Amino acid sequence: MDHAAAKDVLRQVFGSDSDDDDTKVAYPGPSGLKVVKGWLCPYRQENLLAAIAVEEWFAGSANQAMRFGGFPAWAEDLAEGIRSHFDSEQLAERQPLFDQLIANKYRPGEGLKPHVDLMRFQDGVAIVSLQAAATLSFTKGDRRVNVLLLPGDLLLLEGEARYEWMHGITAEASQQWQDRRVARGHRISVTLRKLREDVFNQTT
Ligand SMILES: O=C(O)CCC(=O)C(=O)O
Ligand SMILES: [Fe+2]
Repeated sequence: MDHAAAKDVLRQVFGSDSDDDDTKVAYPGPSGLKVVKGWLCPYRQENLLAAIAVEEWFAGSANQAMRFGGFPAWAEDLAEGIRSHFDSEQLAERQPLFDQLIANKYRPGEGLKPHVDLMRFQDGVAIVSLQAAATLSFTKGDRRVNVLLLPGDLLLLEGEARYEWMHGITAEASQQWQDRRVARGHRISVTLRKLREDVFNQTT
């Protein structure tokens, strides 16, 4: 199957509403929340999953793997590809852009407790979604914004979205998205962040 055909299949399966494979979607909730829909084509998603499999991070029952600094080559490539999607000039020029990578594995229906990412990380967080759809819920007080993430989507958090809103995933076998229910399958996400310089210096 060529890339275009694979994309068509994915679109039929997941019902992506985007005709453009590189559409940035700005949400009405938190400022600094951005999704680049279909950032990785199905072929690159497969390559990324294969690279993660080679690392054997999910051997046995492990569902999270963390890597500081010294990224494997595929992770360097991934990080560099994200750079141009950040809005702030500071992030566009930061060296390195990220020095920590976490791969999270979710079984169907598994959730993620609402949280704000730890303060030991700088602004500018990126999350790549793979394998299955999930809705990430952003909450602040009684405000709630649901963001559907499909395989290949890139989520970016800056400023308010990173510091002032919590994000999490409800534990449920399927999730309502607009007028349909989306089943939750096996999902892998890759989170890329940079430690604050002062924290980094303390630990080296
Ligand atoms: O799996 C996701 O999409 C979110 C991961 C996350 O929030 C984190 O690693 O801090
Ligand atoms: Fe997070």
